[in-house]
Amino acid sequence: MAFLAMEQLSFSYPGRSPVVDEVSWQVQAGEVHCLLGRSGCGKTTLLKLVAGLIRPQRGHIALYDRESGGELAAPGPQVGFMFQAPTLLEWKTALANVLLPVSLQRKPTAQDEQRARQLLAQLGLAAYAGQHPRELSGGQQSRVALARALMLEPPLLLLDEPFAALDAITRAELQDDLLRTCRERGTTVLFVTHDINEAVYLGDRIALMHGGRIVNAWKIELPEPRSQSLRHGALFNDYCAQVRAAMDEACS
Ligand SMILES: Nc1ncnc2c1ncn2[C@@H]1O[C@H](COP(=O)(O)OP(=O)(O)OP(=O)(O)O)[C@@H](O)[C@H]1O
Repeated sequence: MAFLAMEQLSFSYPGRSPVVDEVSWQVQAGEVHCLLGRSGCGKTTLLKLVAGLIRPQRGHIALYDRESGGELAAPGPQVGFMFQAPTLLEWKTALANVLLPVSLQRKPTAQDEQRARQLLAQLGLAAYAGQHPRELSGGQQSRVALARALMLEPPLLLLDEPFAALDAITRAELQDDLLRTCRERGTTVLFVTHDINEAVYLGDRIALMHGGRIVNAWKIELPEPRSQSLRHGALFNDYCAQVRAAMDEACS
């Protein structure tokens, strides 16, 4: 059974034609799926539907809880988010920002703080727990936002172009951090991007969106664990070329 299943999902903003049009897609537990497509094709809207932030006019989304084996209707601690801008609270330290999902529910315990520090350490920020966002670089802020998204150990992480604003080297480092951290925890990831290389590097599967529909899909079989040197290999570049050709064809 799929961990996340979308069936015939459709969504229109008022008075407009559908921006998500009959999308069916399944994600298995522990996989990273990339939703790839050009600007305006409906990727963010699809992610918002999965997050439960908006409701589809037609279709159905099911998220299966591995422990209970049940279907989850509304978003909650089982779904973590990270958007393009890190959106940290300026007046709180990095540690307090990571603890935010807990503090919104209750007073954090010493155990929560230990876990937040552990996440910061895993992402190379052990020495920055007491710093405020303005004292951190863009890449460091993104790492804090990633740690915050992982704080409640969500089985599903939804990421909307989270690294788009970063330089190429920092972005590559964060891609590796993300893969390592999610593999360690068995987190399932739905990752929106318009960058073909990023989708091929991160994805176990890629879905290509165009005009609100999934028009093509690939299973990416690259050696694991993925490492940056793969980018120079023929297999990686073949996948990128295939995806680019499909994107060009979809737009022609
Ligand atoms: N709140 C809204 N009200 C009306 N139309 C919207 C709204 N949000 C998005 N749209 C429209 O829906 C379409 C899909 O937008 P969406 O943000 O899902 O695309 P996207 O693929 O994520 O684009 P990008 O890569 O630029 O973020 C676009 O044409 C956009 O103008």
